[in-house]
Amino acid sequence: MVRTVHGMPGEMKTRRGANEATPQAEEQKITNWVAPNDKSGEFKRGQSQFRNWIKKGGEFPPEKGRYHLYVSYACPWAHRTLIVRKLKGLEDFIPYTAVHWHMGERGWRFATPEDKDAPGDNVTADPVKGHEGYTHLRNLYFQVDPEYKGRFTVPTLYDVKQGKIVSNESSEIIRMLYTEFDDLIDEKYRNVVLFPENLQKDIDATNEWTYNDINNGVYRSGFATTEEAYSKAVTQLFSSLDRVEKHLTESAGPYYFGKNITEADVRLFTTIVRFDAVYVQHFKTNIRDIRSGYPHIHKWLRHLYWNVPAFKDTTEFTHIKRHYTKSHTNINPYSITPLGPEPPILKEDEEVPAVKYALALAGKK
Ligand SMILES: N[C@@H](CCC(=O)N[C@@H](CS)C(=O)NCC(=O)O)C(=O)O
Repeated sequence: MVRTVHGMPGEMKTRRGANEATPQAEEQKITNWVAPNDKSGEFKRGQSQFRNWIKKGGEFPPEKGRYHLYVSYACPWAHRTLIVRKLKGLEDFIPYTAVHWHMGERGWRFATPEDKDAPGDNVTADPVKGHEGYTHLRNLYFQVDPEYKGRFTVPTLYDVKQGKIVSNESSEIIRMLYTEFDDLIDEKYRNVVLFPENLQKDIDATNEWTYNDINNGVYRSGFATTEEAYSKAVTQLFSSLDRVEKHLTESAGPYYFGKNITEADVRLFTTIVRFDAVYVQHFKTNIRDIRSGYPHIHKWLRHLYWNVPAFKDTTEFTHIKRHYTKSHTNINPYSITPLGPEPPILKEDEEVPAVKYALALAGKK
């Protein structure tokens, strides 16, 4: 469903107090990833509610400093926007705030000066003027729409000037960032084309199954509440990982579609970089891991991480590991964060011992 956004800062008298939780029945808790009465046991991701576009001459024109991005370093969807922001040189144009990694019953919260366990840039209170006292991301959603009934998700792109949410759909936010600021940025960044015309069809086709089976597939595996829903999701996930492995084996590389980074790299990376570190154990996606089971995906992942700062500099493993393992208490009731795998990502010239041994046997190293 697409809805129009209304609500100016002047109208921000929310019906609910800033910190008050929405009255929720037990079965509507936001941390119930599958409704307790849903017999299918399948996780069904909801539609993002704010779907406006930044456009020259439109309601949301491109302008330096006008938009604020709210992200979580833990979140793969938000991670897409941080990578693209950096690849397109938009750091001085779109400031951002990262929430604390813990997501509780009231959703994402802003870090406080007492929080010493959340490293990384911009993990702070909401710095936007007029947002003093906002403790949670939900405060922003209710400021924009006191009757808001959707989820309070990251990423959220917010128009500071009008006090409106532009979009909370990452796939659309990244596409706005590709082109809509091109008149404002340096030529060097204008020439970064993440959705080139000759590859648009291929990228869109890849997105479709990558989103469903891999990006969302890890969640469908991990949040499933029946064996059947879990097995279905995990089987689909691994057959699509096999498909990626085959594609990367046959392609020239080093990127998904050859010599240049495209949207396909961004969208796949944010799931794959979390795979061994969290999903294998937390979401039970353990038919194989990347480092020992998918040599070409592993090579592609490490190339991006170690050679392209937009990928490494936006990856915060502390947030990633702690968020999932300490927020999803229905999956991990004691909130213990597993120590491994260590390191969360291997160096480019490192391999797990079994791979090293195999390479030595083959006389390759
Ligand atoms: N389709 C959205 C999904 C965003 C999303 O679900 N983000 C998660 C974090 S990874 C979130 O904020 N969840 C909070 C909630 O569902 O209550 C997008 O791609 O932007």
